[in-house]
Amino acid sequence: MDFLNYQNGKLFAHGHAIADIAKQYGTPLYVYSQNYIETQWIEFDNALKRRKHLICYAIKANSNLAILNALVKLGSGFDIVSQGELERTLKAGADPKKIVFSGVAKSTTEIERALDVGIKCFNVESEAELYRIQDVAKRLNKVAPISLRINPDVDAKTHPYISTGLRENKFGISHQLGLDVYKKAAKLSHIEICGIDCHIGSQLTELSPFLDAADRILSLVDELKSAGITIKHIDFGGGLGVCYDDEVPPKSSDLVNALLKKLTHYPDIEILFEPGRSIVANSGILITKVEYIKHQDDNHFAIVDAGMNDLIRPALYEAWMRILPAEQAGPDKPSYRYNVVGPICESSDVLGKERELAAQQDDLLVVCSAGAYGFSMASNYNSHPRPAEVMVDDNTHRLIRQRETFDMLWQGEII
Ligand SMILES: Cc1ncc(COP(=O)(O)O)c(C=O)c1O
Ligand SMILES: N[C@@H](CCCC[NH3+])C(=O)O
Repeated sequence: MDFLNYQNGKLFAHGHAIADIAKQYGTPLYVYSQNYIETQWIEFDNALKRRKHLICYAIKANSNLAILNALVKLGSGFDIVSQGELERTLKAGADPKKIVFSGVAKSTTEIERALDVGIKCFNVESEAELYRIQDVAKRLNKVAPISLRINPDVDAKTHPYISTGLRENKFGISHQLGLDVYKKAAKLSHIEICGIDCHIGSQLTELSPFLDAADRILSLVDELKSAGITIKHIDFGGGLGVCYDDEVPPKSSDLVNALLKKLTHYPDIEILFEPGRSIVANSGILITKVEYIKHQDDNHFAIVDAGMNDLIRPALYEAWMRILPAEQAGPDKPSYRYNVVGPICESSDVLGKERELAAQQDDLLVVCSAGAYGFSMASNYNSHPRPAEVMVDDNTHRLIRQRETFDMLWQGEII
């Protein structure tokens, strides 16, 4: 994470001391680098500049309005999976014509709203969904632009919970059925076939699964052409991995170049991607304060104020995320292999296991690579308000979402 560095033992983000940022905004606290996010997006976009293309940032990774608005200004499109994400993206200033709508369970209301604002495309995940979109479009006297999300049955070689392109996963339409469903779609009065789509999983660190999926998609594009069905865009989804520890994932330009080689015979087809994690993961950190230190038998706990409610990835996937002290300890401070645990009443509430740290009560720790699937997966479990979010750059740091107040938690009614 280039924007983080130690100076005289103290950790800085874009030149601002972590301790000062934490003091100003409180902890737990998410901090993002705007420069990092923009650089990642621009690199992805530049790699595609020889082709007609659209980068549709997958907002599920991080849907903070300031981040979305920064991407709107760069010309980004967006991949959404709910009406909430649609409204949020529009609020951030997105052009509806640059929005693609994925997700297996689109409701009638969601389809109505998406048709109403005029999105670029529905990524249809089942035959039943296709018929629902046709019905809603007919009722509203609109034509719905669609692509089918094809499940290519390839092993993404990632954690099973975040693999989506295998036959047994709930996502997409199996590639064997693809041609048949496209033919049915072509006969529907209020459906316009625009594209084809796939997304095989997240945190992919090898190119080969992307290329295998592309082969399956392109062979279907050829079959469709023979059947008289023209595809205007191919959406390769998201999924590009990032470095959390020592992974060396391909760069976005490596991925794009490898795929473009396969696309030389399809010069007029627009190329879409839906990256989430690779744009934001390494833009973000979670700052947390050590509330207590507890040594018991051979177990050493650094009990911090952020938990699985703020950052669920370690608990949900046993994801490893680097944890750094905001201030490096001198040689006189004892260090232990700490389990860094949160306040939540669950034994899985762990941010990091067996981390060598010289932590003491009231110290600040920083969980790295927390920009993706951090705040966006945060909850109010145990009635903790969700943390504030701050954007930093070289000159300044700004609050981009305030810490939730307790009032925001009391949404039920006493009857
Ligand atoms: C349909 C779809 N597109 C894009 C993404 C973004 O994936 P990633 O954050 O791995 O780039 C996801 C999440 O895995 C997804 O389900
Ligand atoms: N939430 C997951 C990734 C899932 C991507 C959404 N399809 C993670 O944190 O790694």
